[in-house]
Amino acid sequence: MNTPALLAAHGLCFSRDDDRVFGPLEFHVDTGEALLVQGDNGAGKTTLLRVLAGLLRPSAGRVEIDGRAASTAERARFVAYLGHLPAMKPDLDALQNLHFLCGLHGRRARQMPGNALAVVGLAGHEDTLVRHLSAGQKRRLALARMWLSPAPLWLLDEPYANLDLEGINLVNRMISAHLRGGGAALVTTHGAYAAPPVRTRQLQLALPQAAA
Ligand SMILES: Nc1ncnc2c1ncn2[C@@H]1O[C@H](COP(=O)(O)OP(=O)(O)OP(=O)(O)O)[C@@H](O)[C@H]1O
Repeated sequence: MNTPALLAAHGLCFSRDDDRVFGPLEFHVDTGEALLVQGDNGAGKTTLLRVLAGLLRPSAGRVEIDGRAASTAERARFVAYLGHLPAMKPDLDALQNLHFLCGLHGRRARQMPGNALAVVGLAGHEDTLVRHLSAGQKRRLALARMWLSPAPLWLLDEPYANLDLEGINLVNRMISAHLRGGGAALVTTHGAYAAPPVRTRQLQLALPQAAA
């Protein structure tokens, strides 16, 4: 018998006020794989990730985890979401933010907030307030949160944004390590300017007028 995909979408659609944003989509991603979600500005990449994270309800279709429909609560435990905004408390320092988030969502075995800061190149910034971090440093802190998350599926919305070359390589190393550890990742990107060197599937989203 075939093992079910870690995550699968069947006939997945999202509309706002009867205007189709995307779909129907059919795709899946297995353990050890990345799915690259590509498309122009406004094609619906962020919306798709928010639907998969359980933050938006699909208009039609279903999302399965390990071959079965999952509740919103199960979905929340299953995914870690890196959005455009850092989702950090600006008046707490970097380390306090990570401790706070680990308290809320749990953490990966054998990983500690201090180590995660070192992994993303923020050693020495433990007590820097988040509002004093640069855009790229905030992105790195958000990546440290992903690194600590126990969730098997990473949803990464433009993870390369605001990062220098070393930061882009860091994202790719982190994705590779996460996949080697039995995870999977969905990665949105406008084009192929950067992609992780792992087994990848592709999903192309088109703007509604281009799709018609
Ligand atoms: N909160 C919202 N309310 C209404 N429309 C929205 C909202 N968020 C996004 N949209 C619209 O939904 C469509 C898809 O947006 P989305 O952010 O998913 O695209 P994207 O592919 O991630 O774009 P980008 O590459 O610019 O980040 C766009 O037409 C956008 O204007």
